[in-house]
Amino acid sequence: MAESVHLNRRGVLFVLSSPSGAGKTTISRMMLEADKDIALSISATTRPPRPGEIDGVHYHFVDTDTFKKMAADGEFLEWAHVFGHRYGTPRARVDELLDAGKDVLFDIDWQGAQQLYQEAGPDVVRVFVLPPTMEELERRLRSRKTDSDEVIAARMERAANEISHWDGYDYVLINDNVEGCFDEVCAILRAERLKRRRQIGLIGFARDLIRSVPDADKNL
Ligand SMILES: Nc1ncnc2c1ncn2[C@@H]1O[C@H](COP(=O)(O)OP(=O)(O)OP(=O)(O)O)[C@@H](O)[C@H]1O
Ligand SMILES: Nc1nc2c(ncn2[C@@H]2O[C@H](COP(=O)(O)O)[C@@H](O)[C@H]2O)c(=O)[nH]1
Repeated sequence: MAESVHLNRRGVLFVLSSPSGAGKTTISRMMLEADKDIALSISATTRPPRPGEIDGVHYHFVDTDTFKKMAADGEFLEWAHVFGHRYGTPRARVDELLDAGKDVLFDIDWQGAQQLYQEAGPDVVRVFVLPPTMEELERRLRSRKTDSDEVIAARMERAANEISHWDGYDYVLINDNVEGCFDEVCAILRAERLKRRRQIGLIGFARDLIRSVPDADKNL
């Protein structure tokens, strides 16, 4: 049997965005459960924790002064105001994960996706998740039972604006059926990992293959 070949590759910065409630957190959690080669970028936020959210696992919950200091010290890869709170991606964890050979998953809004793309260019893969209808979006926000009527109304009010940025993404999916949408996200990640430009080890591998052919130079 031929020896298996492990090729080094550049890590994928995999962004999921959507209007609030479309299901990106649900899909992110499924990905993290299913694939040990991708890890979550844990954002810092000034929003208060929801029931069940754990500091350092789902978010780093910080006060506004701490957030401002982190931003002033250049600790964020990107940050934005969303729904009246500040949210940002700490740079250190992303660097650590990439150094450890992991891909990184980002659950961030369109402003963050744009800033990340400006920083990291084609290493970033941007996926936008749409709800099947606006009625279903509201139903999902309500069914989550984590937000007040006021917060839900604010998120619905902002949803059209968030969706209007759909064309700034590489892939756009409709989360009608969660398993189907998860399969599509996994297919995108698999294909992106295989892209030639990420397969750093391929350069030497292809060169060695050519060199292993006697008198290969004559036929090039
Ligand atoms: N395909 C689906 N069909 C029905 N319900 C779904 C589907 N996908 C997700 N949900 C449910 O919708 C609710 C909102 O999902 P989720 O919290 O993942 O959204 P989100 O996009 O991450 O929102 P936010 O931006 O506010 O964090 C959850 O209760 C989740 O279980
Ligand atoms: N630009 C960024 N957006 C972020 C970040 N972390 C989360 N988010 C987005 O905020 C909204 C609201 O999130 P919620 O947890 O309060 O429902 C959602 O669109 C997230 O994707 C971040 O670091 N930067």
